[in-house]
Amino acid sequence: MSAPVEVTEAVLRARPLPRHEEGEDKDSRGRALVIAGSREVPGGALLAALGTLRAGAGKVRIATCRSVAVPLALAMPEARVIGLAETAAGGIAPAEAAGLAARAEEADAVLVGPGMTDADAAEALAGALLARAAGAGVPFVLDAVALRALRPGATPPGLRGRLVITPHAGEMATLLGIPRDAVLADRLGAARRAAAALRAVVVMKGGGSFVATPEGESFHIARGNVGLATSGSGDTLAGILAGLLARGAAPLDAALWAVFLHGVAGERLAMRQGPVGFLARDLPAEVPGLLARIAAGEDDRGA
Ligand SMILES: NC(=O)C1=CN([C@@H]2O[C@H](COP(=O)(O)OP(=O)(O)OC[C@H]3O[C@@H](n4cnc5c(N)ncnc54)[C@H](OP(=O)(O)O)[C@@H]3O)[C@@H](O)[C@H]2O)[C@@H](O)CC1
Ligand SMILES: Nc1ncnc2c1ncn2[C@@H]1O[C@H](COP(=O)(O)OP(=O)(O)O)[C@@H](O)[C@H]1O
Repeated sequence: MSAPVEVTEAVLRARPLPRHEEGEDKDSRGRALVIAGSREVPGGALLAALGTLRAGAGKVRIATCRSVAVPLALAMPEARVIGLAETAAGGIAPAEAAGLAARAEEADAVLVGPGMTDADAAEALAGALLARAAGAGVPFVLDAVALRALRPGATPPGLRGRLVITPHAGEMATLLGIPRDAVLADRLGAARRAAAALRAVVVMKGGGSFVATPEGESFHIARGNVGLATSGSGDTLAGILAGLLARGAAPLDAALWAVFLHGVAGERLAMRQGPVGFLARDLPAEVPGLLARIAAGEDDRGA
């Protein structure tokens, strides 16, 4: 099999993101629905939602469990926050799937998973949501425990070409039913297998990320640093990705841009604050400037 394409600024510029004209309103910039958070980790929803808006989406709705909805709404005044029934363990109740499917149809991109700690509830909710909303024509990003709703060979046909997943090595091991060490020994191979088996664009995260498609394409993004290995960092990546999808980027383009932007954001924070110790919440604010600079062809290293 051929080597993956190394993603550079030039590769990204050959895959331009949708442009937004001065006269456009926030709806035409894209509406993201972020289904995320839990009583223990409400911040996962916040970090992901910040990612969507910093990637340029016009609106974000956060759907989360009721007990954290008000504090989340106050923490993120730019978001509309919907409080949902919750399980005893503090996750979103799976019975909310039908209502969320209707919300998904009103969105331009849906993200499910960040900060969801009740894994069984998240699996049931995401499974029921995908079954109901797969035909809606909306792209989905599945992250963290929501990935448990996927089974190799069983992706709903309506989701094909619209599904992006963002597993770390542990999540990939669960998806493929192999040991985590086997994933770590061949992360590109795991990404390719998952892409083919799930008919999804796969972002295999870690030190240097791989992106693989069901059509057999593969990419390597060498940007980023160990400072990105911190709680919540993956939530911001998933949010940036969903924001680019909401703006109308194709799933593969959104994945490549999001991973690259996230990596370079980490490099810039490392340069200013130190190699480790910057916070996931600082990453999204780096994105607007980087987007403009990369699109304009300016060198993004430094500053
Ligand atoms: N968890 C968080 O603090 C935050 C999570 N966030 C988001 O939530 C989602 C799930 O993230 P994750 O880190 O729980 O999942 P993963 O990487 O698969 O590791 C699971 C393993 O790690 C352990 N473990 C977890 N946390 C630990 C801790 N603080 N201190 C010590 N151990 C800890 C855990 O042990 P357990 O709690 O089950 O005993 C299990 O063994 C994801 O979207 C993430 O970005 C963020 O929004 C912000 C803060
Ligand atoms: N050593 C590293 N170099 C570059 N990027 C890294 C490194 N370690 C982790 N990352 C990136 O940081 C993010 C961590 O995401 P994840 O493991 O899901 O964390 P969390 O679930 O806590 O948010 C991923 O985008 C991953 O690719």
